[in-house]
Amino acid sequence: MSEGSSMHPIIELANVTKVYPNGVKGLNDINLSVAKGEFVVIVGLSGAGKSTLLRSINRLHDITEGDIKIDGQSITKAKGKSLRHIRRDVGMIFQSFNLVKRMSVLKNVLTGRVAYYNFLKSSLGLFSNEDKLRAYEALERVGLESKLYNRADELSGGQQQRVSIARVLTQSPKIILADEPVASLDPKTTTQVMDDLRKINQDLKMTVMVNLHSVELAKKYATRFIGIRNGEIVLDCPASKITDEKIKSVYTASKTEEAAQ
Ligand SMILES: Nc1ncnc2c1ncn2[C@@H]1O[C@H](COP(=O)(O)OP(=O)(O)OP(=O)(O)O)[C@@H](O)[C@H]1O
Repeated sequence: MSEGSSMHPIIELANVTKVYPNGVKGLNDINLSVAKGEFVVIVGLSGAGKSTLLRSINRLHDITEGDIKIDGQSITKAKGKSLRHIRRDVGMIFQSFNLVKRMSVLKNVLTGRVAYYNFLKSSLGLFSNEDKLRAYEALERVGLESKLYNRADELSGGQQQRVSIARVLTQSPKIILADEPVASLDPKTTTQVMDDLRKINQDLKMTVMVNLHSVELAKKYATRFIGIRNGEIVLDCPASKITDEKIKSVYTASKTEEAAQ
């Protein structure tokens, strides 16, 4: 890390608006700074804009207005090689795991390194021994090193999600974005996956931003709460100051909003 990099936020959104081609406003003038090492949980009703926010941060979605900076560099304006380099710093975990089902666990985890290779080497699977070791260590971290050569679809849903965490670790990002990572998991596996994310956040100092539907889980893991309603931030509160009332307010329309509906 360069000396100056702790001076700026790891994620910074300035006046970000996202309008989908059909005219729906996913995000409306969002301003947000996230410091390195935070564990941010985003809460809000279905359709509030939580996924849109995460997908805008790693530029899976292009935003309509504003600017998003990752560790001081604009991902909004970046092109070509510099865009690829910024994207390496942002790992993503999806609700549906997004593993290649027929491929081994090891190969799936190694795909986390693809952004560090040229097209030919990565398509031929020519990963270095160092990267294979990195992949093994990532699997160890989530307790799945014994499944190295299993096909991904031989694993349970919770194990598959932990493989996807190992894949993201192998990418060595500065930030992990997780879009409803436990929505399809049972309570025990949910705890394992969330504990893995917390350990990564605390031990490896990776910044985590996660969308959760469960308020209970949010209260257990967040160091900061962001509440979204109708594409706007309506709550931004550190875990030390959060109350049930504040969380409830995210899910309740204000009188003015009700009047406008
Ligand atoms: N590809 C798209 N095209 C048009 N509108 C979209 C698209 N994706 C999302 N939206 C709309 O943008 C708004 C925000 O959606 P988003 O998926 O970000 O919400 P969310 O809070 O993540 O919801 P959920 O909790 O159900 O996943 C919603 O009104 C949704 O219908």
